[in-house]
Amino acid sequence: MWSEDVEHDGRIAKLTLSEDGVLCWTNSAFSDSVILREDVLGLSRDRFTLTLFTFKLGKVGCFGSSSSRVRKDVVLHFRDSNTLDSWYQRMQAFLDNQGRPKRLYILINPFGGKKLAKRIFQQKVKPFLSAAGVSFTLQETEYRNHAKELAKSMEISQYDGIVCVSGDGLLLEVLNGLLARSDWKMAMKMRLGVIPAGTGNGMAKSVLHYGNESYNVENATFAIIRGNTHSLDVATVVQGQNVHHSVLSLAWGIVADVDIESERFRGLGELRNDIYSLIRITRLRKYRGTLAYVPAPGYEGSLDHISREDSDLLSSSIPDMNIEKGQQWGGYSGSMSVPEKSEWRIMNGNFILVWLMNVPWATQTVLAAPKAEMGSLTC
Ligand SMILES: Nc1ncnc2c1ncn2[C@@H]1O[C@H](COP(=O)(O)OP(=O)(O)OP(=O)(O)O)[C@@H](O)[C@H]1O
Repeated sequence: MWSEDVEHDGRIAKLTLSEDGVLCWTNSAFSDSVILREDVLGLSRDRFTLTLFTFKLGKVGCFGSSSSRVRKDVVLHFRDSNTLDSWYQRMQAFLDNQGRPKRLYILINPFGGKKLAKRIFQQKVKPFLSAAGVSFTLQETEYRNHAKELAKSMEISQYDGIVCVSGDGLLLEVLNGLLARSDWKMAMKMRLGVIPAGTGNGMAKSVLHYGNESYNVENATFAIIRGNTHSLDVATVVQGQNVHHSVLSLAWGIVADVDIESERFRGLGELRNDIYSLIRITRLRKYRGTLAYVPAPGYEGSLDHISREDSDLLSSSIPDMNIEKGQQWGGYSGSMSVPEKSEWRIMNGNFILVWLMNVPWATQTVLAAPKAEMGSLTC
């Protein structure tokens, strides 16, 4: 435990730092503390002064009725610069050892959602990155698939992560760009982050949900700064010669229709999905198709209750998926391995929707798969 007398808010306080990074400043009138790993964006110092840029949970609202993170600077004055030096270095070394990213490649989609991504970055994200001492290369996307091209050709060794200030669409372009590279095995390890600035922000919502944080731009930025990570499964769709990868969701039927056909209402933001969903529900379409799947362990009977009016539920041996073994696209071609003893089920019939989810939240308001865990695919 380190201990020192400092001045805080014009009063002398006892400053202590524990081995696990809890910093307290106390005197007879007040006591406060931060957990460096959890609550601190970064530090700065001048001759005798150390400033902590904190973003800590606190009580807000009428009578402190709810809690939310609050941005605050804590200023501590030391009696000499050598003492300050050693405190600063110790705390900075602690933060540096947390696996926090130092250099980010940031993509901004000026077209996503209500077209506010640039403003969100300048007003909310950039000040946090500056406080955390994170350097970045900024790139605005200029057209559809630009992010995919950039991710495919960028020098990945120069960055600790790629961050999209966008909706989910841009993030998936980056994923597909990385997996199309010849060095996809290395590229797949690149950390990806997303700051919600689109119409559908299911990944940001899901990541914050797992971190027990409320959904907002500041918390998403702080999660990136802290270097919080979750591993994700990659789902692969093969259509003829085309291959698409996803880490969020795959939809066929009404959800895909709403997504694509509501594009002309983009100016309405998320409301475009709600309005167009109502239109599609009142004019319901059915699609004829076949779905082959292997139930996850523990879920063998989960679709047995489905009405047989429209579909036949059959058990079967492994279906012929028309995938040429070893077919190559230059990058990652998906996991084609099928567990040998799997019991395949096949559904033939009229479908309104098939929706595969890797994460619980399909958008920031639609909890499509409450039981989905990060890194597992749920239908
Ligand atoms: N400058 C641009 N002009 C037009 N389209 C762009 C531009 N930059 C990126 N895009 C495209 O915008 C699409 C949507 O991006 P994003 O996910 O960020 O926003 P969104 O509003 O949530 O959209 P969606 O609901 O379609 O995913 C991306 O798939 C990308 O191809």
